[in-house]
Amino acid sequence: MREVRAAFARFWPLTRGDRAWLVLIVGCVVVAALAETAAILLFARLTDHALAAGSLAAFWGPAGAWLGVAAIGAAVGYLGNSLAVWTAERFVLRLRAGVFRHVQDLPPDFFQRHRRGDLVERLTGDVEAIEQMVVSGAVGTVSAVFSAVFYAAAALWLRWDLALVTFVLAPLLLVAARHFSGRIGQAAKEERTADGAITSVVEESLGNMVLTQAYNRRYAEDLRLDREARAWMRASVRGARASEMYEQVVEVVETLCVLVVIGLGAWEISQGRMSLGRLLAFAAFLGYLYPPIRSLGGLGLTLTAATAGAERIQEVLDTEPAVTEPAEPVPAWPVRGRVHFQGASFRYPGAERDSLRDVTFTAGPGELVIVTGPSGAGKSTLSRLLTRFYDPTAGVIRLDGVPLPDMSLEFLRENVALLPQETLILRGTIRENIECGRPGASRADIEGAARDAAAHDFVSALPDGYDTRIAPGTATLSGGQLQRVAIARAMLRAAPVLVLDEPTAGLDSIAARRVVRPLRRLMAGRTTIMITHDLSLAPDADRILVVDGGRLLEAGTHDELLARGCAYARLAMPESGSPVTRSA
Ligand SMILES: Nc1ncnc2c1ncn2[C@@H]1O[C@H](COP(=O)(O)OP(=O)(O)OP(=O)(O)O)[C@@H](O)[C@H]1O
Repeated sequence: MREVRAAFARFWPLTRGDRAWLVLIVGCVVVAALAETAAILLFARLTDHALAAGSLAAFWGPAGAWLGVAAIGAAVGYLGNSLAVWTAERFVLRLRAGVFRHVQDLPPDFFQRHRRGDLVERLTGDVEAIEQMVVSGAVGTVSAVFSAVFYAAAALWLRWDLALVTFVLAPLLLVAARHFSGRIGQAAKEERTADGAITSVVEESLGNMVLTQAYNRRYAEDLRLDREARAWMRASVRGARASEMYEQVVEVVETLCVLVVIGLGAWEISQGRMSLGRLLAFAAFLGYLYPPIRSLGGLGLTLTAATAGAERIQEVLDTEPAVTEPAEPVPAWPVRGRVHFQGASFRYPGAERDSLRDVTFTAGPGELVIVTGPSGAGKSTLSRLLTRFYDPTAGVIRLDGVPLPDMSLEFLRENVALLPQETLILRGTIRENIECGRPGASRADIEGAARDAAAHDFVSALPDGYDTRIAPGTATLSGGQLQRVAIARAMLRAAPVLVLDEPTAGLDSIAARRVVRPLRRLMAGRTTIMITHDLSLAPDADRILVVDGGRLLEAGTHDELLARGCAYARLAMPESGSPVTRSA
């Protein structure tokens, strides 16, 4: 129960803004319970005065009142339930948006540590589980408590002694609920986890269909899904069994109570101390009293199950973003594009060694700096620091002399455009894909950027032109064409600093050659930090940095470094011995 309270305290603040509605819902619940109580009392009157006395005249009064009370109860019940659903869904909307916003601020290593399918499940199924706990849970508890109090008061009013006898048995229901909640909670936790694992396996498998088919991995994939699905099935069956057992125990306890009442009632009637109408009304109150008590017990179980989802969401919310916004960001200025790394070191969270160590270099406005080195040297890490996915663990990085953490993230990313290794494509039209470089850009600007990126011709040749729909993994365009769409997007962004991470990786030599010219146009007049193994542009670079093992081994121009004959010369001169020459 401690977990339930903790989770409730964590998410209850999200109901702010809807609390007045919650009060109104509770009001409706109370009126509906009162109407139900009045209806049962009217039923007792009807039985004693109209049925037992055989008088039709005595029928109309209570019957009319009963109908009126039932109509009020129905109207208020409808209003309360509709409002409850509306409030609950608003809560889900707000919570999902909040978690999603938080996830979007998390660093790349978070997404490497968590399987995508599991995160999807947290943002969908688990969010709904919290709703059950906070809104439905709160409304359900209040409703059950009020109903139980009214019916109990009415039962006491009818026959306090009989009522007390039956109340003695009621706590048995709560004991049973307590007994089963642990089992159901554990099963729910396993079920939520298995749900996440199933979504992950399906998602990974669909994304990897070529590998599955080409390497005959269907059986292995089937096994993977089967393993997770069986874990889910076991947890699900265990949870359902515990719930069912709880239901049946409750049935037996209730039957016991009803039999005790009928037995005592029969004795009372035989002694002439009770009318049949009163006994029936009394039994009816019991019939009404037990469901709220039962649902209070059941609510405990639902809440325990919902806590499993809540804990998974809390885990996401408790993950801190790797970088924070400055409290008072430096006001925006026209960026010239001077980038300065000063003694920058970085270690990934949880890693055992630094991925970058004491890196110092400068890229002046309009300069091209090429960063090269073997795989795993720390080159992409450098681009992640410059675009502030992470802050260096030591040292400082400046843009025009201003430390990156002193400016707003939005300003930094407006001025430092990243063209990452993988071509990032949004689901939408080609025009939308280019436009996201500068939202609101005119048609002419978008097409101008596409022209500069050598994309206009092939886009125009498509039947739907710029309105052709593409998506991640699209087959409509080739890798090189997609890369040129990405270059057009970066062109449109017109940021003074460009970070290109392996812009020609994954392209064959012809496609790679095709993107070089647009890349040159993109780089013109901008500070460009290009991370690459492909040294064809190296002779044009103002500086080349050779990184290995996280350290900056060498820095200089192509000619200087070749003349030095060390690491760069080995990278630049293939076995044939012919060095890379200045490209046309
Ligand atoms: N999220 C992470 N957690 C821990 N270590 C990481 C993480 N990401 C990268 N690394 C490690 O940091 C080092 C540098 O990685 P980085 O991606 O910067 O290399 P790279 O030079 O860009 O390699 P490549 O040319 O293959 O892309 C590598 O040893 C890598 O294993």
